[in-house]
Amino acid sequence: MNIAVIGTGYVGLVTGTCFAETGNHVICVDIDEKKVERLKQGEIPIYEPGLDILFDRNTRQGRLKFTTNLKEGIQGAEVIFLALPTPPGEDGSADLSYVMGVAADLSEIIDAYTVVIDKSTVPVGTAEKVHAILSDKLSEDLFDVVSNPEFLREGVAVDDFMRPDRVVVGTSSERAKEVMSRLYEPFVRQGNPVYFMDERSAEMTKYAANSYLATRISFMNEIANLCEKVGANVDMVRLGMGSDSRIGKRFLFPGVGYGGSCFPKDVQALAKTAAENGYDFRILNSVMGVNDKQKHILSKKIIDYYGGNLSGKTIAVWGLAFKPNTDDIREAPALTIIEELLNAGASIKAFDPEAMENVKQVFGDRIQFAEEQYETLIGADSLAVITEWPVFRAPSYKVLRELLGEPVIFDGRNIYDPKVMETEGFYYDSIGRNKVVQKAEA
Ligand SMILES: NC(=O)C1=CN([C@@H]2O[C@H](COP(=O)(O)OP(=O)(O)OC[C@H]3O[C@@H](n4cnc5c(N)ncnc54)[C@H](O)[C@@H]3O)[C@@H](O)[C@H]2O)C=CC1
Ligand SMILES: O=C(O)[C@H]1O[C@H](OP(=O)(O)OP(=O)(O)OC[C@H]2O[C@@H](n3ccc(=O)[nH]c3=O)[C@H](O)[C@@H]2O)[C@H](O)[C@@H](O)[C@@H]1O
Repeated sequence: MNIAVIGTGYVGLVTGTCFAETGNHVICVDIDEKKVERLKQGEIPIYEPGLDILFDRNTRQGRLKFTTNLKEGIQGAEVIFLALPTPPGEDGSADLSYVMGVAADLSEIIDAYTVVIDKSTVPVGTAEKVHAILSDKLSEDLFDVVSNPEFLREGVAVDDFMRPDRVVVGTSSERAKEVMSRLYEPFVRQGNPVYFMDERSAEMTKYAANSYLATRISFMNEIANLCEKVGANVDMVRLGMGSDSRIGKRFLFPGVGYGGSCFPKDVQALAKTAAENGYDFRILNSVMGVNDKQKHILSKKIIDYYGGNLSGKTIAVWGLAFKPNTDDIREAPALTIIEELLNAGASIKAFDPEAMENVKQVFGDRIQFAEEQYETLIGADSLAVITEWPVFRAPSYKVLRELLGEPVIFDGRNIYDPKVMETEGFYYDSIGRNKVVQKAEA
């Protein structure tokens, strides 16, 4: 099949590459000329594990191409994916200007039957709006609009896309349904379902899924905070709860709050949709409130430890991305935490395996960056772990003790065992577990 993907970001590039991998001919379109130039040169502008192998193979074999020219990109395409940004507008609702703008452009240039597929996360009713824009200029038999929300996670995006738990397709057109079945057939060979439904339900499914996952995280963060107060260990509570098959083990990890380009904006957008429809979605407001508070938990622990004043103190920071295995720092808790530490007078020496270039754009020379994790410890008073990259999980405690001013670790992701910390002589404060309060001999 000939496929056009409009918007070549985290979702568009993965979508385009994975469809090329299943034998389709894909043209990715983006307005960002520099990005398209890099892609044409064979350079992937984002860090996404496993994408490079597929990207190289499919560009080399001519199934994956890039352009800035929309008309050229959609020429001969049977389907057009919209993988465009839907950032929060000023009032918290999703900004649809990118999607609507491209729909208007497409209405001028589609000249044969095409399925226009919305992969961006968009509020209920958007497929109808896109349909209205297209039908302004095009006869109804030239297009169908389908809602096909994407559920991939950054960091494991290729795997999620190639083996989706499910595919959700919202369409009322039998013709589009046939095209979508053909398109996704290679991805669901193991029997994972393709759910066909109406467009509004598909759009709602995406927000419901993200908001529910965000709710689980905020719930666990509240449980963790309460565990600290009552002397319980949230790790054990998590295991005890999660083994109940009705609850499940995944997405119960407390931490420094959820970040990323989607949970924060999607929870907000769903709350806005509810409000616009006269419904007070109270849980969502709490989910957002809890998350905002949770983003300050680690910096508060650090600031309290130093009695409110961090002048003259240097904090080593491990992990900046909003989660491991990505370079994405959109809404990353690390940004909030570092800003607070700086405001309290601290100096920061940070390391992240992939996200440092992006963080430099935010903080410039207000913080120092290290080439590798142990370099952050030189001259630092204590260590804060903010993102649980695998490389941080089994450090040399000896080197940590030798390099840190004091053997003090603040762990925002509970990656170390408090018992080990005690044996190794660290002061150790984490999320939802008793503090290890002791000081090793200097
Ligand atoms: N990032 C993720 O993990 C996921 C994102 N989503 C949703 O997918 C959508 C896209 O998200 P991302 O890929 O993260 O965004 P992104 O910001 O990484 O990529 C969007 C791309 O669209 C391009 N663009 C903007 N206007 C354009 C135009 N008029 N023509 C062509 N290209 C244009 C931008 O230059 C950019 O490269 C959003 O609605 C998001 O909520 C859904 C599932 C997962
Ligand atoms: O719509 C989207 O963009 C995507 O949003 C999330 O994916 P993503 O944001 O890439 O990353 P997640 O793994 O979901 O993590 C989101 C945030 O929650 C935090 N998190 C996650 C899990 C957990 O147990 N605890 C926790 O604090 C992570 O640290 C991270 O900050 C969803 O998991 C995807 O299904 C969805 O497609």
